[in-house]
Amino acid sequence: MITSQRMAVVDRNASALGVSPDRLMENAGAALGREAKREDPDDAVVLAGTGNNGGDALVAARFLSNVADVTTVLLGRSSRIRSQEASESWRILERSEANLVELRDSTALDDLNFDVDVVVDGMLGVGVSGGLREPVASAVETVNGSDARVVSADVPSGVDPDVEEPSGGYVDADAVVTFHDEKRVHGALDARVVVADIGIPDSAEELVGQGDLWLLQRMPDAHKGDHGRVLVVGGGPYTGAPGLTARATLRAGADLVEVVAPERAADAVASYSPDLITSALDGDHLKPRHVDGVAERAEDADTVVVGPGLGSADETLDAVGELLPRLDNAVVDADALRKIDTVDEDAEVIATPHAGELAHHVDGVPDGWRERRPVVERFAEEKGVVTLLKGRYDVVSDGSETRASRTGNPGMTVGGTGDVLAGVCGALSARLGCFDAACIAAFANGRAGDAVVEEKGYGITATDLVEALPQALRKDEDV
Ligand SMILES: NC(=O)C1=CN([C@@H]2O[C@H](COP(=O)(O)OP(=O)(O)OC[C@H]3O[C@@H](n4cnc5c(N)ncnc54)[C@H](O)[C@@H]3O)[C@@H](O)[C@H]2O)[C@@H](O)CC1
Ligand SMILES: [K+]
Repeated sequence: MITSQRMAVVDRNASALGVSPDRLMENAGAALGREAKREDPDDAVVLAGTGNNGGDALVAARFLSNVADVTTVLLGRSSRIRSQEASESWRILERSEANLVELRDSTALDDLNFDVDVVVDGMLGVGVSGGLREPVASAVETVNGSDARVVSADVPSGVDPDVEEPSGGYVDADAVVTFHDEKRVHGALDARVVVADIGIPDSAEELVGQGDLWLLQRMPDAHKGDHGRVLVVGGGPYTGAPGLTARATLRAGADLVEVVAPERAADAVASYSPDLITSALDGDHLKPRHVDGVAERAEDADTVVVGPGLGSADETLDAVGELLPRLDNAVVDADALRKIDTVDEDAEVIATPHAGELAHHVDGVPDGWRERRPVVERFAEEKGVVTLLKGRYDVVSDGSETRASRTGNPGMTVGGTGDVLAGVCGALSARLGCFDAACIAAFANGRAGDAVVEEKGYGITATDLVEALPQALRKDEDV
């Protein structure tokens, strides 16, 4: 089962792999045509909306015309057809001298003959929004009043694909040909549901791609603070790490970032990045007596990144063990991962281990990403945290779903790239669910690294990576 939002992502990932929308539409329409032909109809009406659901129906009309008398009805003017591929299907029918009707208003429905063997319903698909408008509303009633066998494309027109029970006016279909995967509503329908494989490669689902970046673009412009307040708790033996994480967080779109670090690290952060808000803890490493103060600052943050540069002094790990259970939203990185067992079971957490860090918690981490998937999935499920295992292909799991990201290159083994990734996870998890945030962070971090290597060769630094993030988080125009 797939949500319409996820379907839109997978679709765009397929397009980025080179599987163009018109290939998908041709496959969808062919499958729809096959189902429509199943009971050897003599005559048919094909109803097409001006969206891509209508595009599928227009392809089906071409297939169906080879066996039956077909009238193809467009619900609107052909100049209003929204996509190029659907328009082209209309023009093919025109050139082929098919029987075509452009329905301008609902009264014209009365002139049509619905006393046919089959009606193909391609009026509305997953792009439906709000209550039915004319002429679709009347067309739905007309279809429901006819004795024809009704075959719907993707979902019966009018039905919201993401609900458990349909409501309002919708086509009472006898069969539904749905594309790629079942939608949530299908379980409640009194119809034969056929899932048609339309040639979307598995990789479009298994691998994070450009389509996933579309989720970020959907966020409407908002007020300062709406795009995320992030607290970074790090520094100690390593003074540069928390600053890198914090700058990555800003470059990945967070509005406000604060760093809490021991004195020396806080000074280093402040001198490199005067634009960051920095709070110094007394002493040279995080200690249990700092925890109350840090937890208080965490209350103002959407998420807290814990770990970069903290080190593994006993006192520091004790402090982390006291801090983590007090956080509702966190990214747990580096040495803080040793205390991952202490996170609250209801908290939203991303853990970002590399293979060595994960190996502290599981019996062996295999090499290949496919072999790693069940290991990461099990760990994520047991600990109740979204887990991002860094590697040549990063593997991300929430315990039930698992994806991989193949961006990135060998130049990224340089120090600090993990600190950057933790920052991106922090920024994105303030805006999206942890699983999508971790997937997109892995993809964008690697993509930033690829862009830097493309431009400068392998002498990559973590700072270069930070600067390349804004571009890497942007979707290409044509996907
Ligand atoms: N996502 C994919 O990979 C593929 C999608 N395909 C088809 O594309 C469909 C989605 O296409 P679209 O996004 O163009 O959306 P739709 O074709 O579902 O409908 C969008 C249009 O319908 C109209 N509309 C929306 N709500 C309405 C309402 N309440 N009353 C009257 N008119 C309304 C609007 O004009 C809107 O532009 C899928 O359901 C599927 O059938 C297929 O072509 C195969 C590939
Ligand atoms: K439909």
